[in-house]
Amino acid sequence: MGFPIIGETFGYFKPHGFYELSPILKKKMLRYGPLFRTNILGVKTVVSTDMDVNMDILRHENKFFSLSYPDGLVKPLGKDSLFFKTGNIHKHIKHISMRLLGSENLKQKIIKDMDRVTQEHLSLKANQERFDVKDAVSSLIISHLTPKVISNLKPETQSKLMKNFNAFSFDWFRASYTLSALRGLYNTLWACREGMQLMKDIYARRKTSREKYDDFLETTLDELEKEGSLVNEDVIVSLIFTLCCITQDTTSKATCMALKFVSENPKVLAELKREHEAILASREDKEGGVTWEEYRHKMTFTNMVTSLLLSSKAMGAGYTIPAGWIVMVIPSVVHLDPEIYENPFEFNPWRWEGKELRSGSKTFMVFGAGIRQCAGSEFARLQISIFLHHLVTTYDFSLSKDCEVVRVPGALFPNGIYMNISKCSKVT
Ligand code: HEM
Repeated sequence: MGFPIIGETFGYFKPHGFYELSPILKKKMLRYGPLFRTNILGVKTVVSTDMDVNMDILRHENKFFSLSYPDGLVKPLGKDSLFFKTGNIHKHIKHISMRLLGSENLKQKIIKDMDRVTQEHLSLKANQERFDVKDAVSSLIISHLTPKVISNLKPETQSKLMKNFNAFSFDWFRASYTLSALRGLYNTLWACREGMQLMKDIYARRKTSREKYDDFLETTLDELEKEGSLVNEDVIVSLIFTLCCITQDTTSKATCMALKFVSENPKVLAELKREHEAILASREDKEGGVTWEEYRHKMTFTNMVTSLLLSSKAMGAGYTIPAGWIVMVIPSVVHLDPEIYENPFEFNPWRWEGKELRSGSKTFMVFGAGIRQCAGSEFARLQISIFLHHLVTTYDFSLSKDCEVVRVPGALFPNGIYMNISKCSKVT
């Protein structure tokens, strides 16, 4: 159980190489097997790295286990966030979220502007100094998503809100031992406070005006006004803010990972180019961008690339025996188990050939599982695929030499991921 009070907290948050399992987990698993006891952040904890136990826990949330997240996560997002809701309310909020992030809305309302804005942002970066990929992808997501969420904002209100969405990051939580993490925490708390207040004002104004708009805010207002609605105004305001913030944070980080791995693997890059150039060659409307059909039916290899084993998520579930203990589920260990995945630390998109990757299973929990399955996985895949499409068909690119990834235990880029791009000679 480690030292009194702090237990083994530092061991779990100690940065370690991307291509290895956390040393403390490795040591514990060797000694005790896939289930063991510890003390993290002063909380008595049972850690589960066992795939069957993990799946069972995730499937039985609300029945045998109740979900909890560390306080550090609750604070910025607030108690009204969907992450902290359970039962029917959680189900209802998730359903509302899918009206923004589900396939139908992505296909009908999001993909076109996502494609256009991605092209515009890449074009602005061409021949400039090197740029931070995470910042660039975050801004382009916020630029095309914000008007879909709230369509009638004055330019100054919109840019203030976008600044708050952009400032949010989970990184501080992943690196809770450094000074820069404290700065990150301050920025995130500030962004949440200011952004949530701004959202409340926007919401109140829309409600009193009762003008109709074709956006997600309108969808949520309709939900709120339905008879017997399970959600209130605070939940809706928090939902909109949470979704916009985590969309930019998670997708931009996943794009960085994809670029790092692709640029280090010439065979993968060549295959990606081949797939995307074939899409361009067969596109009837040469001026049009990526279509939903292309994304779903002609990007088989790209889909395998975006199914990186990048999740190092840990989740907590309150367990009644022994009283007061929590069970921490760590699904990523399964992804790195050589008995399940051959050479698990090797970036090998071909390992997914012919596999179904859209729903989770006990050996594939990149996007979670059970009722907590990720709401934004399709959005993230679509955005990364569109980014890769334009990058590999239009630009030559190179990443800075010092692009490093560590696990703390989630993935973190200590020096950022910086890139240079220039138009390929054949398209200039
Ligand atoms: C590559 C990027 C992403 C990864 C690896 C990822 C991973 C995950 C995982 C593992 C979970 C389960 C968490 C748990 O059970 O506690 C989850 C849940 C969730 N994700 Fe993602 N996610 C990604 C992108 C996104 C995006 C773009 C959104 C958009 C808003 C999003 C929204 C959510 C939401 C709302 C939940 C909570 C679902 C619930 O509580 O029912 N995610 N994600």
